[in-house]
Amino acid sequence: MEAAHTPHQRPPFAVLMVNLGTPDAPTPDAVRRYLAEFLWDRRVVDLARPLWWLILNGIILRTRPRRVAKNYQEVWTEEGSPLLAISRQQQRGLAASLKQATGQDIPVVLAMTYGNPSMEAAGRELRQLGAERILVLPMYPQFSATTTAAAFDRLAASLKHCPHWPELRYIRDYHQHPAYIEALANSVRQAEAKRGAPFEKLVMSFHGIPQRYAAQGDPYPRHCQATAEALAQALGRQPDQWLLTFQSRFGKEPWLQPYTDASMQQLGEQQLQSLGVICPGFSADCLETLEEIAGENCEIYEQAGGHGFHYIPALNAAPEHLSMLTQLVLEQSQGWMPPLNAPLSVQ
Ligand SMILES: C=CC1=C(C)c2cc3[nH]c(cc4nc(cc5[nH]c(cc1n2)c(C)c5CCC(=O)O)C(CCC(=O)O)=C4C)c(C)c3C=C
Ligand SMILES: [Fe+2]
Ligand SMILES: [Fe+2]
Repeated sequence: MEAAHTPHQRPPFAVLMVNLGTPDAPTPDAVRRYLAEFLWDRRVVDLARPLWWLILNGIILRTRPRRVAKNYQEVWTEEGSPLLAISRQQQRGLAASLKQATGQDIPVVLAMTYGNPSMEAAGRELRQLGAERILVLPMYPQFSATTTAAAFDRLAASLKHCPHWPELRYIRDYHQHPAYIEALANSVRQAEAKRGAPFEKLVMSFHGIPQRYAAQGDPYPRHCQATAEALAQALGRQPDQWLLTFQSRFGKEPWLQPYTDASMQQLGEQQLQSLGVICPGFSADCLETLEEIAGENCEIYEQAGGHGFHYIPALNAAPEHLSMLTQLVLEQSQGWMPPLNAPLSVQ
């Protein structure tokens, strides 16, 4: 049988969907391997190497994997880590949606910045598919050097010894894309419709980064603020009806504030009757949303006296998310689609 894309059926372009990465198993060994790769990236932790090597190998990788593996066990599914399982659904869903929108087979290949599927494996897949033009789609709506640029670094590293570079385009961010804001707004509206009433307060919790990185010029906090304001506006929420917070703090230096966990404590003490929590920066549910927000932060809120905590899932593989991603891909691949009935052929 012929491969899906023989050289004579070279696709007009391919999409390389990239997300962060996740351990291969919810075990201390697998978590240690994952954290060792992730936390050694200078984009993520920029401390001087000798000092960081000692802290990472002497303390963090000896203690954290056991604790974090337990957290992963709480959210692990039959299909594996939620982040990988959902990314696979998004990959298949986007390919199907692009086929429907264009009538063409536009391959969507998945890679993780850390762990598996690796950038090298994705590169081999793209070569086999004969993809000469690649649209890189980091699944981070807000740009940060710690995530989006790290994905680009990893892609460039994987191409270091490649003699035949593809043409590359890179989606830097989509934090204000109208279809993204509308998809988020609809997910809040749906959650409220199910409840039968609007949430008294809406928390928009984004993954944090060290304040120092923002001071050095990372535009991430500005992007989060712009997303949050656009979402609040789409929902018609007044400033006292929503709150932007930052979660997943790591290490001792100050990160972006207000912190999600401290805010949950304060909101719980106010004895709210209902609280919606959405994490607009996570395109797929993962450890940081399912365990940290829907688990830990819900507990903080309830123990402080709050009621009616409701976690609003990430956009995941919802049809509205797939159609938003399709729109984004078509906008960013302008000029790459051949006229109808004229598939590219190999010279
Ligand atoms: C150490 C510094 C970290 C920075 C900076 C950081 C930025 C950052 N991360 C995400 C998205 C995700 N992070 C996830 C897990 C995770 N993040 C860090 C650390 C930093 N992140 C760690 C150590 C971990 C692993 C878990 C733990 O040990 O606590 C995940 C989930 C992965 C999964 O397997 O489910 C995502 C997604 C963003 C968007 C971001 C900056 C904008
Ligand atoms: Fe993170
Ligand atoms: Fe966390």
